[in-house]
Order: sequence, then structure tokens, then C-alpha cells
Amino acid sequence: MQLYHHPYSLDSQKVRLALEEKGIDYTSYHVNPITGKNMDLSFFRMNPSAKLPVFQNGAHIIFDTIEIIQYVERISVVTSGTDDLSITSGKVVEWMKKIQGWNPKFLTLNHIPDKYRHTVSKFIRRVVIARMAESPDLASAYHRKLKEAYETEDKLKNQEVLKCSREHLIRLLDEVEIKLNETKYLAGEEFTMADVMLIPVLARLVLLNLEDEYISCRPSIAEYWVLVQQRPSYKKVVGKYFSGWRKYRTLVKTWCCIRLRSMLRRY
Ligand SMILES: N[C@@H](CCC(=O)N[C@@H](CS)C(=O)NCC(=O)O)C(=O)O
Repeated sequence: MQLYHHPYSLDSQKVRLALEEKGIDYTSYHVNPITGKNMDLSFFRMNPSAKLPVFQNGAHIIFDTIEIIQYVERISVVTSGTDDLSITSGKVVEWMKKIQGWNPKFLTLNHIPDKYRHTVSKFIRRVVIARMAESPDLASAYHRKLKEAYETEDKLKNQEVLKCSREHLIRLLDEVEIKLNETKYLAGEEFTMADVMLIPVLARLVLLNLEDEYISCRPSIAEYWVLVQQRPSYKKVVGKYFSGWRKYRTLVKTWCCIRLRSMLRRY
């Protein structure tokens, strides 16, 4: 089994947490979307949306985050021979869908200083154009990615888009807060795939220095956040790259790569 993913990608984090929690072995391929690796021909041919993560088991390729996690759960049931109730639990799936319904893209991009965001976005556009020139048969799919990049830039200028994204997040967190006030984890007293979906969202808010605004002011979420950071899966998937000073190492590495390749015009 292969997983194409990256530590920066929130949906990749969700899937990797699921794989770690279920103890499933897989071959890991890092595809950094910030350096445009997701536009490389071999990956793009398999996945013309260029989005991460992608899970492959033989001829079976899955692109949807929730579908991947449910597939991982089924593999875990088959390999362990135990009955995993969370698979059949409607409330777990309901939470998973609710959390997946919030798109972290606009809040994330809005909190990246303009200087960095513009450099990265220009770099990615150049990568797409370079790949398009190498593979004219994929031109229309690459074109879609270029259009998407311009549309994202436009949406970021629209305060209404940002306001909607924030309000959606607040509604979600308020609902989570009420639930966590009643139970230890999101779908009850046991850790489930609903928690796997929520942890990367909280980690993203912390990475963007938004902990006070969204987490600390919600006591049950704040307590939950301390608890889930103790899990080995969290440490391996998120902590290793983003806890404390590690986030600077991770971010500076990508930034230097982009600056160097821009200087050398190596797209
Ligand atoms: N197929 C995914 C979407 C995943 C997604 O939006 N991935 C983002 C990172 S979390 C991505 O790959 N962005 C890069 C791009 O769009 O070029 C789903 O389950 O909804």
C-alpha cells in the first residue's frame, strides 16, 4: 500500500493519523505541494486534481479523505480479526463529514504573510507552466490548476469569503465544545476516526498562532487538545514537524528550496 502525502497537508495528516492509530504498514511518499511536487508528471498523471493525499492499494486508488480513512478501518478489521464498532457508528461518520466540510485553505492562506504567499503562489504557477510545456497532453488539466490558483488569489481578496470560513469554523468548534463537555472524545468515551479528523484542524490553528482565539477560550477543547497531543500517532504525524521550534525547521527548509529554485529558475 502506498500513501502520497505531505506533513503540510491537513487531509494528509488525517489519513496518516488513521494509519498510525490502526497500526497499518504502508509505503510513504512525500509530495510537497508548496514546492509544486504535486505537479510532477508521474503524480499528476495518476491524479490530475494534484490534491493530497492519495492512497493506493494495487489497482485501487482512493482520492477522498473520508473514503481513505474508512478503507483503512476496513483493512484494520480484516487484519486484526476484531470487530471495530466505530466503522458502523453513524455518529462517527457524521462528525467526520462535519469536520471535512470546513475548508482550511482560506484561513491558512490568509494568515501567511503576503510576501511569502505571493512568492509561493508565483513559484507554483511557474512550476505548472513548466510541467505543461513538458506534457502538452495534460495541458487542460494543468490549465485547470492555473485557473484554480488565480481564483484562490481572487477569493483571498474577498473579505466575505474569509468571514464565511471563520464563521463556519466557529460553528464547528462551538458544536465540538458542547460535545467534549459531555464526553472524553468526540464520538463518546473512546478515541475514534472522528478524533483523527479533528486533531489536524486544532494543530493547524496552533500553527497559525490562533490557539488563543479558537482553542484556549473553549475549556473542553483546550483540555482535549492537551490530551490528544500525548498520543504517539500525534507525535509522529504532527509533532515531529510542527511542535515548538520544529515548525521553523520545517518551514525554513521549504522556503529555502523555493528561493533557491526561483533564483536558478529551476521550475
Ligand atoms: N480529495 C481531498 C481534497 C484534499 C485537498 O484539498 N488537499 C489539499 C491539501 S490538504 C491539496 O492537496 N492542495 C494542493 C492543491 O490543490 O494543489 C478530499 O478528501 O476532500
